[in-house]
Amino acid sequence: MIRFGQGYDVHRLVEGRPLILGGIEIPFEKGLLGHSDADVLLHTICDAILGALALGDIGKHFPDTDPLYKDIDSKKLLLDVWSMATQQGYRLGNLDTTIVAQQPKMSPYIELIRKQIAKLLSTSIENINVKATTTETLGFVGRGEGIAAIAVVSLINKESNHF
Ligand SMILES: Nc1ccn([C@@H]2O[C@H](COP(=O)(O)O)[C@@H](O)[C@H]2O)c(=O)n1
Ligand SMILES: C[C@@]1(CO)OP(=O)(O)OP(=O)(O)OC[C@H]1O
Repeated sequence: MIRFGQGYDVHRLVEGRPLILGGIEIPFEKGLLGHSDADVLLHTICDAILGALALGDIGKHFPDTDPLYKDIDSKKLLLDVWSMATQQGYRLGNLDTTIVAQQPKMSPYIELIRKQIAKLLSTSIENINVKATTTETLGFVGRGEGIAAIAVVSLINKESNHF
């Protein structure tokens, strides 16, 4: 059996925080605000996987009112979510993501981020795609107020002999 999930998340850009995207610290004058390390890309991947499993969303599993998750490294959240998938007998088909950011320029970091995500999901880098786009200066992203991320994932049940 194959299942699909999608995720979308947004975090506000503020001064005095590191910018962490896909588990990688990106040099920039601002960082994302959140209860956790605010890694918007890993959050949207968590949501896509939870979506494919019909298990709700990241806030349901890791509430932003719980001090346990204060400043947590989102790599830990993704590892937890991924274990929910593997425990149900799923492996990754493919993951496609988009970072929506006016700045910084993401292209120098894309391969590093792909590698990091592949490692977290115990899969080959060929199964992971990371894209970036601006909004041509339009809207909250264009004004540099925040960064959004989108993800689509396919999960394949290990019992399936179709793939
Ligand atoms: N934060 C970003 C945004 C975009 N890119 C790269 O630039 C290309 C063109 O972006 P447009 O928004 O003008 O379509 C895009 O395809 C990315 O390769 C980037 O590196 N970082
Ligand atoms: C990750 C969690 C938990 O620390 O907090 P945030 O970093 O605020 O992120 P968000 O995407 O708003 O929601 C999920 C949360 O519950």
